[in-house]
Amino acid sequence: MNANQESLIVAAYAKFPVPQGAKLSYGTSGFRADALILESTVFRVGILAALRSLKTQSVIGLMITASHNQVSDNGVKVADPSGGMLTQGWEPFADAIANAATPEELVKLIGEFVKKENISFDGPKQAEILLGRDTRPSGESLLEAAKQGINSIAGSLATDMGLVTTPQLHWIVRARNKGLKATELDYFEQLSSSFRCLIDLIPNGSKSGETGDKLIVDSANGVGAEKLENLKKMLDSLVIEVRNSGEGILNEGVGADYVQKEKVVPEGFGPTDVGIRCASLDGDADRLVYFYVPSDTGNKIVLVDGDKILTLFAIFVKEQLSILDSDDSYHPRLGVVQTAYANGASTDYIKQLGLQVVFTATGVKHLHEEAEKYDIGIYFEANGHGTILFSESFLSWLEIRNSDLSSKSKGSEQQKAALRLLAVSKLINQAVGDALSCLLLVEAILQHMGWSIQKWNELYQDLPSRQLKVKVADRTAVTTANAETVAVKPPGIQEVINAEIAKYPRGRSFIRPSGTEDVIRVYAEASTQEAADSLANSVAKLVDKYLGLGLGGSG
Ligand SMILES: CC(=O)N[C@H]1[C@@H](OP(=O)(O)O)O[C@H](CO)[C@@H](O)[C@@H]1O
Ligand SMILES: [Mg+2]
Repeated sequence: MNANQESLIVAAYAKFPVPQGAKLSYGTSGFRADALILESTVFRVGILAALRSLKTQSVIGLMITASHNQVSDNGVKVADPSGGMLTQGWEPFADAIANAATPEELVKLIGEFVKKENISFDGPKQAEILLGRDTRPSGESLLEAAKQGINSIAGSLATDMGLVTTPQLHWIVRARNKGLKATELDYFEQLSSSFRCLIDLIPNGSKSGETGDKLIVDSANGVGAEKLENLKKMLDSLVIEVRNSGEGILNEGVGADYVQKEKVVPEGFGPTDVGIRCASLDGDADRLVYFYVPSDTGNKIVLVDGDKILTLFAIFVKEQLSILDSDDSYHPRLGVVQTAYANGASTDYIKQLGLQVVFTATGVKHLHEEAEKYDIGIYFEANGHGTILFSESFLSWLEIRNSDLSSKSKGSEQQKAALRLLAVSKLINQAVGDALSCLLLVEAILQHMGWSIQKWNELYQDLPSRQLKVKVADRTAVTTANAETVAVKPPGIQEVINAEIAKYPRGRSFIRPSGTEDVIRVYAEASTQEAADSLANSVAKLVDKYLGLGLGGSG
């Protein structure tokens, strides 16, 4: 790094000193905090994004969002050249620069990192960063901070994509780096045309009318509302009514996280919606859950969560693969990836379909990595974030198979199955979980099957579950193994948890430190709601006994 470059960073630093007393870390999905303390962090992430772009000689994305958090929070995360999450190897550097307390320290950290990573400032390509943000009012000033960070690396280009959903930005970054069409309009066109293709391929005589005419979407008062309105205009075989499109407060009593955790109707929904197919997006439209209102008394809903979306996708993909089943030697590997929060009934059901299920730690960066190991890898968190990944080699095989079939047996069932899978691979976001693209795939599959939301929900019955949070003195005192299902530390805690679990038929429970909040999360499942509640409470008490604020230490 030359002196000129150093002084550019030092000059920009003066506008963004790190706030006193704040300790920031690149958590489960980037930095998140009260927007008031984030400018300096976003400025530094701008620098990081520019360095990442120089290192990879590719276009990088920088998204300003705090997803489902309250409106006064904000956050920032980086999209890698593939469109996926920032490589985990760079997270420690992100933490270090976010907390650098003087310009000298910042310059020193950057200098060391540039050397270690062998980043050249005069490679053939200059840094190029695409910036996106959600609808939070703090987004504009944070965008400015990001630009200043990017511009403090000489020669960098920052392009403002305006208001976008998180998955749109990831999609655009991926498309740019693959040399594909990469505007927002291209995104809408690809989604709507592949959706149309799936609808056109619905078998004659399917009872698609039984799906129900209308879908009502709760947009969390977030960025998804406007985007869905735009997409809607390009779809003719789907009636969508968009609610919560900004008239209320972002994520307050609305949105996918609220609906999944509270299991009650979001604002703007009620007795007149009984039985109708409904869905909720989160604040940046990367999560999707479905639900319906079962009766006109009370505010309870029947939740159709990420696990059930996963199951629906798995059934459809498996069906197409078996229609396509060939006598040749290529047998695509289809795998499912879940976390410990997946409802046990969903895992049993998917295994019973004959599919392989693997578990990873919480956070899509872990699930995505595992799903990439298959020809077709389907991953979902119970909270509704997930997608289907298709390997390049499988897609090449599928293209060849399709042209083969189209010359030998055009219009055959086998060729239709090949075309459906190709359409799914274009509809579903290959970079990251995407509520809008998942929504269109759910809608296409329901029409294909002729299923109502009620019928879909009946695939299996969720085991009753309960999630709790416990405040502790130090959440890092808990460490886990086996995809977070076993607590290794503090010593002895897993044994007492096991003893509790043994008291409940179909009991299952685990604890883990949250990566986004300062709490220990407790999850419990059992054969009745009372039993799940009681198991969760007992385990929460054990956590408190071992690590609680009063006692501290490892008990
Ligand atoms: C139980 C749960 O829902 N955990 C969420 C939550 O992570 P925690 O590390 O549990 O705080 O936020 C993550 C980011 O949005 C999401 O990926 C994850 O699924
Ligand atoms: Mg989100």
